[in-house]
Amino acid sequence: MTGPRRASGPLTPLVLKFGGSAFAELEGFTRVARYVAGRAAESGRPVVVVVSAMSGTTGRLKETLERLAPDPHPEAAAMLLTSGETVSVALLTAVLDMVGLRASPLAAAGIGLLAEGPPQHAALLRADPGPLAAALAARPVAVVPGGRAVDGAGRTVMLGRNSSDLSAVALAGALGTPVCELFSDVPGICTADPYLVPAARTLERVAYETVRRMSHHGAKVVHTRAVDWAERHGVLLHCRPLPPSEGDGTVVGQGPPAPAVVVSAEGGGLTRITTLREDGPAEHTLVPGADAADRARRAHRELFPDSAEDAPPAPPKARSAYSGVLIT
Ligand SMILES: Nc1ncnc2c1ncn2[C@@H]1O[C@H](COP(=O)(O)OP(=O)(O)O)[C@@H](O)[C@H]1O
Ligand SMILES: N[C@@H](CC(=O)OP(=O)(O)O)C(=O)O
Repeated sequence: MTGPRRASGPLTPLVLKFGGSAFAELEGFTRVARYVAGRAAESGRPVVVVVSAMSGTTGRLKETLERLAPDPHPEAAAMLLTSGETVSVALLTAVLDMVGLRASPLAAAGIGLLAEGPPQHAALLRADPGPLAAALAARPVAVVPGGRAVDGAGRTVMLGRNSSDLSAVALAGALGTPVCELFSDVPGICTADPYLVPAARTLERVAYETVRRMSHHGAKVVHTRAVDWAERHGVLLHCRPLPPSEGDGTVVGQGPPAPAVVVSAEGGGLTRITTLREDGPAEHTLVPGADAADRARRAHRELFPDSAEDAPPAPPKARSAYSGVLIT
């Protein structure tokens, strides 16, 4: 009988992060569980699976809380806004078990992430590999709630909105995993949001700095602090489509800079279109929200004059029908 296949190097765990879009439908949990089972079998490695709340859940919880308490108790807010991830961890662990993979559903104290500051947007200080290594010694898969840490007093804190990427990157760094895989509903990092600009190109490789600039100007691709942490700790990001068969994705590392267009909603019905060239300062235009897709496509054509004609933009993304699982 042959032992586990080694992909390369020592048996560092795989670190796979699935954003809320992976769980837009309940079947998403089954698809992710089967994929994780396949990767575990193929690589023979332990797997850390970082999950976000089903898309729309955290926003819905936030709206509900603000309706009741416009200036909410910080610890209560952190507790509520991290609860969507608890649901994802529990559901995914249950389905993993059904497909025959033994997994540990982790709570904040079992992750090894230490943070300080306001409970709703605490700053990550340190990632300790000990608790996860212990979980992985007991069962081959650990399911981790993204965006959650503990502070010095042992309280559960939130690392800010959209911070599951940061959790995944920090854990990869701590465990010595060279590549952190981030799965989403796009082919990778593109030269613009492909939902708004269908002619956007998927970048094969790109520099941390380009993704940091995109994120800084409002692109919801990879959390800025996740890019910073990845660069500081030498972790490559592999931004991949789900299903993974849809393309090779983008590797973010010490690659070349790339030009891009960023679309970001401002207050008062306005949208900011930002053009980022390989060098030079960002160029901004404020446009009415209704014109945003047209203007973004125009800005993208200026950057890439040989682009194909754009197809009509995709319909806006809906929240998961199950995002009201905690509060309807
Ligand atoms: N340049 C870009 N390339 C790829 N995706 C982008 C870009 N700019 C914005 N996005 C948006 O980022 C989204 C992915 O982030 P997010 O909504 O947080 O997904 P997930 O729930 O999978 O983490 C895409 O669905 C897309 O709309
Ligand atoms: N609870 C987080 C979840 C998160 O990070 O989402 P995603 O990975 O889908 O961007 C939020 O919406 O703030």
